[in-house]
Amino acid sequence: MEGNNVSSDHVIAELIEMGFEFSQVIEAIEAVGPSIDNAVDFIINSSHTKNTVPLSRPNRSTSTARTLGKRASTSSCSSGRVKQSRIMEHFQPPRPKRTRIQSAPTASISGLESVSRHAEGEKASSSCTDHNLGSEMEPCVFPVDNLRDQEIGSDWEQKVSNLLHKHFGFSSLKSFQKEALEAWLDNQDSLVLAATGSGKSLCFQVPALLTGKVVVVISPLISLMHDQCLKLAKHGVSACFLGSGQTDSSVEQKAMNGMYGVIYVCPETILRLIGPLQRLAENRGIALFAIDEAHCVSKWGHDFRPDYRRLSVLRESFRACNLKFLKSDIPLMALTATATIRVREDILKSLCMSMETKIVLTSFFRPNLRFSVKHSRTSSMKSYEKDFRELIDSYKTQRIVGKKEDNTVVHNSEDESDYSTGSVNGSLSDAEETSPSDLDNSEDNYSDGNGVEVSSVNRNVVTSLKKKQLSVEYLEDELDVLQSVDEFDVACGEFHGDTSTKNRDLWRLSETVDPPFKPEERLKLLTEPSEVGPTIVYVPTRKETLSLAKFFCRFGIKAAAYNAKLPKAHLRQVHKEFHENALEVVVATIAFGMGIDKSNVRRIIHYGWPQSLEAYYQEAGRAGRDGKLADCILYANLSRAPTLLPSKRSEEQTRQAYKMLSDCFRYGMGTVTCRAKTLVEYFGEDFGHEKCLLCDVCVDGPPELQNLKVETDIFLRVLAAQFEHVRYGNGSYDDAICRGRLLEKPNFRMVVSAIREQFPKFAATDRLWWQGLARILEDKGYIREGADMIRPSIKFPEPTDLGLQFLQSDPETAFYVYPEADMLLSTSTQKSFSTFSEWGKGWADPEIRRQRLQGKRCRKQRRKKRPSQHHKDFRTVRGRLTAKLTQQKH
Ligand SMILES: Nc1ncnc2c1ncn2[C@@H]1O[C@H](COP(=O)(O)OP(=O)(O)OP(=O)(O)O)[C@@H](O)[C@H]1O
Ligand SMILES: [Mg+2]
Repeated sequence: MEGNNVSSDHVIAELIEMGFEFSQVIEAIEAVGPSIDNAVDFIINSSHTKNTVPLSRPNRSTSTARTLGKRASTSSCSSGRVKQSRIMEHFQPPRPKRTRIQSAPTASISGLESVSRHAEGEKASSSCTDHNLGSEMEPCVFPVDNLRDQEIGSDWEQKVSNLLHKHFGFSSLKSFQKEALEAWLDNQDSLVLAATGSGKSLCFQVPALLTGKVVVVISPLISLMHDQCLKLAKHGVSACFLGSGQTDSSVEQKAMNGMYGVIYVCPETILRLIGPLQRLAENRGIALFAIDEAHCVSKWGHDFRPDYRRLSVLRESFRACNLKFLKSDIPLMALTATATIRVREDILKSLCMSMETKIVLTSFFRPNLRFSVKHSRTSSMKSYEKDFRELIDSYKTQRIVGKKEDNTVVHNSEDESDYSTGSVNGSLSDAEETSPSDLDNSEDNYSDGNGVEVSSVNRNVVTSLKKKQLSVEYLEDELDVLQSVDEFDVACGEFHGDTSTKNRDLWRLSETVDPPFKPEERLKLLTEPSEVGPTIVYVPTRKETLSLAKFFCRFGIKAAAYNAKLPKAHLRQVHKEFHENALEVVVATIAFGMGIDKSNVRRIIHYGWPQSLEAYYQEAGRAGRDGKLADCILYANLSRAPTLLPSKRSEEQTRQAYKMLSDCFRYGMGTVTCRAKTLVEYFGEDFGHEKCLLCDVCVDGPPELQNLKVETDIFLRVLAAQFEHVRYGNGSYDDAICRGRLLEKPNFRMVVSAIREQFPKFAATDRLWWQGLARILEDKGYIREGADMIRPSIKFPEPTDLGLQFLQSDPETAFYVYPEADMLLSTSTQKSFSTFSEWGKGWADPEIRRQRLQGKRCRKQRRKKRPSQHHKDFRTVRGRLTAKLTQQKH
């Protein structure tokens, strides 16, 4: 009981320190218990709270929230080009006063500070008085005529700087943030493309702090909105989220009445709130519409949602020509970390953004990320063991170190007769660790009571959930939000890796951005001691989240599974524990982590193919937000080319989706080009360097060049012959079909089978090896894919004219190429005949028959030996029986 009081006192102190009022805090703790997060959430969303938000400083004098109206504007709406006035022109006096010179409040409006503003049409005046507020903040008026001179002036920056310092503890804006804010101050639309974790949120949070108007943020996930609201509340900024996840029905009303500075809302909800938002714009004022994770807007975006495309309604509904009280259109700010040129263009078009939209483009390059590709046959326990040995060992070592440190504490405390300290890290002691072979026998799966099999991935998590009934389900059904979330965590990416050069000028890096590549700093990163830290493992299926998390738990790693089908309470708990570093590894589908702001994630592992390089970069980008070295590892499964999962795509989208998968595959197969370079250039940015110096290709160097003249010659010759075979006269294969000669179009397997038959030397060469060669030849233009879609593996190779010319070349001329990863792997693990089943010869071939029979004989002999093993094994029933029988015999 006393302990409880102590923890309540601690929570109360923390909350008051955050700036909440004592009475609010007490009310919240009575309602939700001594949990900071729950109490904050209760306060900001509870209908019981009157003032709804914390004061940004406990002792600040409060001022009553006031509405800041706008008056009729004469701005006209030109078709096509949107006239965009500067944001200062939005600044209006508080209604209903209609004085000639007005100053706006500078003290908090629901915890927000405002800069002063001018009445519409008012001419220059330097008079600066604050009639309304007894605020400690200095009021300030920007005279309209001088605005242009002042807009990038130190005064504006100083104000932002003060706000940053006060609310977030930052010393200054990053250059891209400044650029985005300058655009907003100029009342321009902006498209902000900045790397994951670079601080995009601040670009739309500052306008709310600076103006006292509302910023409406369109965000794709409830969990993301919730995270951001909590964070803002902790920084003394009032925010709320609306949508199906909001359990308090009064929040929407309060938001529309202007009681929150930042409103997060999903696209589906905002579409029904246009009317109330227009009234909000008229009363308190809306400073900005921010569309976060804007790649979701594009039909080529990797998590495209159709309702995003209806967001153009924001432009239409908040145009100055449609709303008389607006002087100019409310600016739009679209933000994303991963958008190819095609996606960017689609965003601009779909949102009807202005022709003068400011593009704030920072480098996609993340200097502290170390990319690498490993090769694996995923999904079996055997590969888990092999692939994750290093990871498990690193956690184990950490625990031993932790244990030693703890022991030191114990010894010290023993001296001081204090035995209460010295707990040992780790959920299972070494003695409790189980070998992977035990896994098969485990019966840890259980139902959570809702008929959902939770598995034992994290017994602690689920047990604690059972104890603690969580009242608010922040991570409620994203299902309501997403059109078909069933597919969300398995859906295929749908973006287009278009690196076309058209409009390159538009997509030049912002000049103010510092070049991120500093070789000496990068090399220094490598010398720093590496931390074990939290890990996210992305797997392609829900099932595998469970099996892999369970595998980690067996080794004493604090791991949990995360996929959209698990109970929401579990998901929420995983989020929470991961953020609090109570979990070491989260094994998740792509449903986990969008916009997750956890600074110390040290490793992002993709165990299986991602759906696109864009999705990969977005997910990998969740590592190392603290700027320290972090690893992004892709386990490429060579034997299983990525495939498309069912989805409602148009034919064109399917085509593009295959193209994206194919790009992914090539990234995994690549052995020559620096990984960071491949990724950055994929987004249309000129990397400008040959090496990132950290990735596996840069560190290991490319493989040896190989002269594949003979192999290429054979491949093209066989292909050409097969192609000739199906030709009809001079016509193409398609002509042949038209003329009624239904011949089988040569496919890749047929070509490889023919090579094996005709060239015994290559009888045992792996099909994957030939696939690798085929991709190289395709890149060189010697063959092309005959199917109507590009796929990761070439299905219907066709020789090109260039390929046929190659056949005429001098046999003595070498043909040097860098082998791809699958080719290297195939040659390093030469298979015997007996393992080949797909090339049709099977038992008919004497050599295969001989090998298989030999294999069979060996297996038989091994089996014969087994009884003697059982004889020795007294742990098994069979062993004991055999022993008994043998004894009797003797
Ligand atoms: N000017 C700044 N100075 C120092 N730190 C900053 C600054 N701006 C933002 N940050 C920090 O950067 C981190 C990442 O911010 P944020 O979540 O906005 O990133 P993001 O760009 O939205 O990432 P994502 O693409 O993953 O959504 C936060 O912890 C934030 O506190
Ligand atoms: Mg973000």
